[in-house]
Amino acid sequence: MAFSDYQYEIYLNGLTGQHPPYSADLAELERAARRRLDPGAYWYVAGSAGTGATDRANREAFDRWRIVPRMLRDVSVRDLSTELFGRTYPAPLALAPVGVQSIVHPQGELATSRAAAALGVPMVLSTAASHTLEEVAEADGPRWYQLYWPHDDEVTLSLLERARKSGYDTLVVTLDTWTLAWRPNDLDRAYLPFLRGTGLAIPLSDPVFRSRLARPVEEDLDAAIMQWVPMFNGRAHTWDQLSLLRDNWDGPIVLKGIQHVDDARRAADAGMDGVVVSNHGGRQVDGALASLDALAPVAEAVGDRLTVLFDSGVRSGADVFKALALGARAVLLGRPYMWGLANGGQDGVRHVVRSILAELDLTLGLAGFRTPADLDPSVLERA
Ligand SMILES: Cc1cc2nc3c(=O)[nH]c(=O)nc-3n(C[C@H](O)[C@H](O)[C@H](O)COP(=O)(O)O)c2cc1C
Ligand SMILES: O=C(O)C(=O)c1ccccc1
Repeated sequence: MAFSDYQYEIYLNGLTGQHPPYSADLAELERAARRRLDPGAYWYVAGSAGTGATDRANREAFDRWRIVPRMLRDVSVRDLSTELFGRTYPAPLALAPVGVQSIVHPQGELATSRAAAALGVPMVLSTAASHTLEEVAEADGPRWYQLYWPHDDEVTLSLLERARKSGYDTLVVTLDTWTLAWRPNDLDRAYLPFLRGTGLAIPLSDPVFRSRLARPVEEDLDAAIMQWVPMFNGRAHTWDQLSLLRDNWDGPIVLKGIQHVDDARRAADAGMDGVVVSNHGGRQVDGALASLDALAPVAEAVGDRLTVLFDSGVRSGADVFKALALGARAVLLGRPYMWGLANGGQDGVRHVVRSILAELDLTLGLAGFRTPADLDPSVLERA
């Protein structure tokens, strides 16, 4: 089945009076999510750092590139399949690590993992998840694990061991959020989910972390929270510490949050396998450059040594096309699938992923290309 078939499916259902349950316009889906969610939860997801300048820059950077369609080519049958770290996936897309998903839907990461598994796209499970590594692994799809790197090596090793045992094959290490940035939307509501006990399922179920506590989690949750927060938040790691991860993780390691070519080169020198060019969806350094503007220089510098992934600001299949053209091997999708989750749990996430991949498939064909590998910067023009 082609991803573009989702378009026919929707039209054909309409002939028998079945109205689509979700909008194909993902901005409308966000508005619907906003109507359903508590303001604290909505703004936690929708919001960004500071004045929102980098969040807007992420979008404006996409708008500055335009696709140049080519005609009369043999592109009716297309192939979106993509190899990443020696494994073939159906499309150049993964679900970005998003913590605390139970703030938008009670099934949280369980719903997301089932939707991802059914489509075969990788889900990157956050360390700040509302369900454990083991629970999420019950959906038998491709699983990657995102580490918020604790400042306690034994806890770190325990998390890696649990991830490995539960079949997470790729480790994503997020570097840009070693402490939370200034986020006015959340500050004004004094809303920080993990201080309220959400997004702690992984540490609270960890035997080594639990052994650090004076009293069991069940008797003193607040003390456990206060033990965890400074363990993963507030202090940065340094390049020399990466060897701990390299020595204790057999599979691919991907550094997330890279925006400078020298950091990308350094990742390759440190024996890493990939980078995610990302500014965390504009949620960290307000005033930072658009992530898309960092992509082509990084891909040119290290594309032959590392798998270059991309996120921040992807809102459509056409955006995925542009990121691939600028050098990404695949993109991570962030907020849009949270709007799907808020509206319809597993089914809503499925809708968002299918919509983006259908549009990518159609855009690829209509622009005159058959596979993601056919794309390079020459297929775009500056607006
Ligand atoms: C509500 C929310 C929670 C997030 N939690 C995490 C996280 O736990 N770990 C992580 O590496 N990135 C996290 N991110 C960042 C995403 O992985 C991704 O980089 C970002 O959402 C991409 O930008 P976009 O939302 O504009 O697509 C989070 C983003 C959002 C919106
Ligand atoms: O909010 C975020 O962007 C994020 O990365 C995060 C960090 C800690 C807990 C939950 C989410």
